[in-house]
Amino acid sequence: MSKIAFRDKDLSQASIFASTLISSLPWLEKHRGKVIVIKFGGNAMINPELQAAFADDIAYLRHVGIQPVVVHGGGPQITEMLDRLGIQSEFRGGYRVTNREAIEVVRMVLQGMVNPQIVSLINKHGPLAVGFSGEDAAIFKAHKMQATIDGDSVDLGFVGEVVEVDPRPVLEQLKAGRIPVISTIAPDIDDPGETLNVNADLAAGALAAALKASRALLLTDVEGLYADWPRRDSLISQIAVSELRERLPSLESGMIPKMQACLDAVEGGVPRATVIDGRVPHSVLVELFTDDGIGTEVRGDDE
Ligand SMILES: Nc1ncnc2c1ncn2[C@@H]1O[C@H](COP(=O)(O)OP(=O)(O)O)[C@@H](O)[C@H]1O
Ligand SMILES: CC(=O)N[C@@H](CCC(=O)OP(=O)(O)O)C(=O)O
Repeated sequence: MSKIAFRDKDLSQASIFASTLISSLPWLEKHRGKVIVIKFGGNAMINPELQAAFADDIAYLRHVGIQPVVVHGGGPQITEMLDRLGIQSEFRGGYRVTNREAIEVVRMVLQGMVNPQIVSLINKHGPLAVGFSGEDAAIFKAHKMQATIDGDSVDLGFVGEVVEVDPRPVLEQLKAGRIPVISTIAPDIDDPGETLNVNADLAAGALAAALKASRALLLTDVEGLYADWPRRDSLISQIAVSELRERLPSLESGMIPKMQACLDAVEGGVPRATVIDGRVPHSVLVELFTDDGIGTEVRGDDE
């Protein structure tokens, strides 16, 4: 490791660097010791540079005394593997219709590929991260999701909805100074031995509430929630839960579980849940350590 050398450069540059560090001081004080759940979406993790920058941010948070918990997706990676195996992907209301063949692939990709990749990137900074699936120690318990789409009840197959979260295994790892990295397949409480595919946003929202996290951040591949999707000039910076509940039925595709997750988190006691643009390098630090932050922030009605 080498120190940043300003010796040969303009000293004013060193001074700007120091002021940038100092400007993060109030935020360091604010977030220190807090549990922050961060959902890393599959679309935000396609690019290796962004993945590395994300891992740097997570290690940074841990080193400055914040307690990050990572919940990851992997939708595009699952779709790619299903394609290679000649299995078609179909999404209804933002959820993957998951048959018996597909659930095996979902488990293999999330638990066997995406999870260890994130763990190993974070662990370039030291032995910090530890990987879990929602099945490990039954962190999540789920039942089959009863989906109603456009008024019709739809069978999504092996798709789960979290009904119970056991935060203890996660808290134990945090206490030991580790960073839990969690994939979101879960045991079916109604059918022991079966595994369900849980949308990672929903799992992150439920976990944030169970951990009584101070923040939930959901990284994705858009700036945040657009009021008039797909128009890009209609970003909503802040929205209260009552307004979001009204908007929910009009949302489309991947934004449905994402905003539902924010709602679940805030209604479950998390003061703020924010969807941020994971395409921006170091978006986690930008959100947590700058005045304005980025993305769409969901707050309680009284905030
Ligand atoms: N109102 C909206 N505002 C922003 N994005 C929207 C909206 N409605 C639908 N989307 C879609 O939701 C996507 C994000 O969800 P998803 O693809 O599941 O991401 P991730 O893999 O990060 O979970 C966006 O890329 C966009 O195509
Ligand atoms: C039921 C359901 O849709 N599960 C998701 C799980 C992965 C996920 O949520 O990944 P992203 O966060 O990258 O979208 C899926 O199979 O794609």
